Amino acid sequence: MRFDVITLFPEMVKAASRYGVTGKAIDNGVVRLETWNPRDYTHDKHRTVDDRPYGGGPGMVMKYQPLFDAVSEAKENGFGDRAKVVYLSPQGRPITQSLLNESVHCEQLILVAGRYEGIDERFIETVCDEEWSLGDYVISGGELAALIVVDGVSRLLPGVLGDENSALQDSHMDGLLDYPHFTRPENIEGRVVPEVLLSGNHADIERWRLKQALGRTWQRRPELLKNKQLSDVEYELLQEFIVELV
Ligand SMILES: NC(=O)c1ccc(N[C@@H]2CC[C@@H](O)C2)nc1
Repeated sequence: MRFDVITLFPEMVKAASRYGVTGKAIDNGVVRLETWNPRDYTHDKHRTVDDRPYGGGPGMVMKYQPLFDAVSEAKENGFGDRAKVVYLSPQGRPITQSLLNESVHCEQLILVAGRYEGIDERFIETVCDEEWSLGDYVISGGELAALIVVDGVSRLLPGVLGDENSALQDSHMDGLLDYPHFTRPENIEGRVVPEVLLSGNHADIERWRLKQALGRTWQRRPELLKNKQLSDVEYELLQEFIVELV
């Protein structure tokens, strides 16, 4: 899988991608990451990538042509029109696990990271296939959103995470919050590890983890359970969790 980030700060993107699973995925060739700087596609003396907004108002807007030429180069250097062009902005589709899961099938994701007040709307309309958002908040540039997509998708690719921490959540866990994790020592100032996790009984451990995931989701993000059909077993486990609360 190939990611191309269109950004005025390529070093920021490259540096952040050198670590952890993303860095490993790039090193072993499972992921390819390229950056393209719109400033390299300007033709004026001052290498202008932005201009004042029509209609007035604060700040600057990124110009169409440098962005267009940077995306064109990324396509030419990659998979052409098979690439999907995504603009990162608060106006986009929420980036959820299911969006990341869908994206593992893309051959090439071209991620457009804007700066300033934004980019010319005609670029979004004519060049971008989709618009994605981290959530309902504004940050100073799209680069961190692009890096989240790179990380979140890369970790799903085969061979990126070893089996010991596979991203392939078993079907139960999809759409649920994670269960609690513990490691040595067993006792930290009197707070001990749940007995079941020391039992070596994998069926009991799996049952306990699913119960915790269901219970925590119910407690902290009940709306997530609306999209999830609970099986009889899951429903029973959730009841058990709730009863144990009181
Ligand atoms: N919620 C998000 O995913 C998000 C994405 C981008 C962003 N800021 C950039 C700077 C200018 C414009 O391109 C958008 N803020 C928030």
